[in-house]
Amino acid sequence: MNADASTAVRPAAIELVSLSKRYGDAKPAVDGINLRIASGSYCCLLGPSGCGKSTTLRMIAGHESVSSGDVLLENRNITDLPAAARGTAMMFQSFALFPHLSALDNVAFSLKMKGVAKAERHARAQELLARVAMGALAQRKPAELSGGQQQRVALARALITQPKALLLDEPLSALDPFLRIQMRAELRRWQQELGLTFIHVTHSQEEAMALADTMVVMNHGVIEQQGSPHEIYNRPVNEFVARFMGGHNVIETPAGKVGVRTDQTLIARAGAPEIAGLPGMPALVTDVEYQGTYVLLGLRKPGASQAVVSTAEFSVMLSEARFAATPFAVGDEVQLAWTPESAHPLQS
Ligand SMILES: Nc1ncnc2c1ncn2[C@@H]1O[C@H](COP(=O)(O)OP(=O)(O)OP(=O)(O)O)[C@@H](O)[C@H]1O
Repeated sequence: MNADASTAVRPAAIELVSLSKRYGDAKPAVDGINLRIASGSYCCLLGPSGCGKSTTLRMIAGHESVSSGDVLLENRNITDLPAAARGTAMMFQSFALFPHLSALDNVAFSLKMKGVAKAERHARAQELLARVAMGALAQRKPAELSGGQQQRVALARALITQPKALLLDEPLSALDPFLRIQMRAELRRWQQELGLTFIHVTHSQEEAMALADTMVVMNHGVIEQQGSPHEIYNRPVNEFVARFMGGHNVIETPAGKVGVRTDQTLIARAGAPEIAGLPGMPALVTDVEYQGTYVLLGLRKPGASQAVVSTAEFSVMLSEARFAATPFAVGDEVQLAWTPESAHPLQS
């Protein structure tokens, strides 16, 4: 990675220009998106099921035709090129390794297709396997490898074509939760070591926050917000992003909707001095969840019927120590409050 250049001045590796995909007469799956992904950065495309993130990735890869718009890779228009001629490589959820081939032959496969001589393709495959700490297991078949090891083979196989951008479609979702966190750290490390542009599709906010330099939050085929994880988590632009990212209360105020982080939402008995003079509202505690280092309180407006509001409308996250000092119980009538600095307006 070009460590001394800021994201803002780095050239774009991938640029999407008014990119759309329409299947038949349905509403567009991807609706005129514009996006610049900085060279050497880790970009996560994130959003709920059906938001168009996989379709976007497939259009970049050349596995899906474009209805309108352009895909540029390092200023070269690749919109109409076949997948193999684009300079991108794709890594899939299931890793899609050939079960009957050794790790070495899986990695060397695309060079074989290109007619590269056996000695050379094996030497290059072995070198890449060594690079992902799989050199000693090169002769094993996929079934003889763990999920994490298979992922490394899949990465080596994608890298052998020397792509300018690596595209990853939910690469961690087939792994168990423990391995997922371990492999997430490996992906980040590899990306930094290789200095390659990674574009990773996920539906997991946590995964995107952990990995991305730039997060792109999509909904209904459009980009709702893009920015660093810190920007998106702390300054969601609208109610969708605030709710999708979680960790925020969306509160109606006379000036419009605001977002307040659940760990910055204050809670006290009505009339308590610590919230005197702050904007706020009354609420009723509906559930108390102990989470170890913190306690999560669920609340709703006092008048709202439980039947109408199936889940808590608001949440407050308190440290375990703070909760122990002033515990709250289900049914308590309380006051929620926030400082003006912790509330930021949400576009409708
Ligand atoms: N081959 C197809 N034919 C018709 N409609 C499709 C096709 N592929 C995707 N769609 C539709 O396009 C929309 C976007 O799908 P896409 O797979 O890009 O979403 P996604 O955000 O990746 O969802 P998921 O997380 O569930 O994979 C959805 O409404 C989907 O039903």
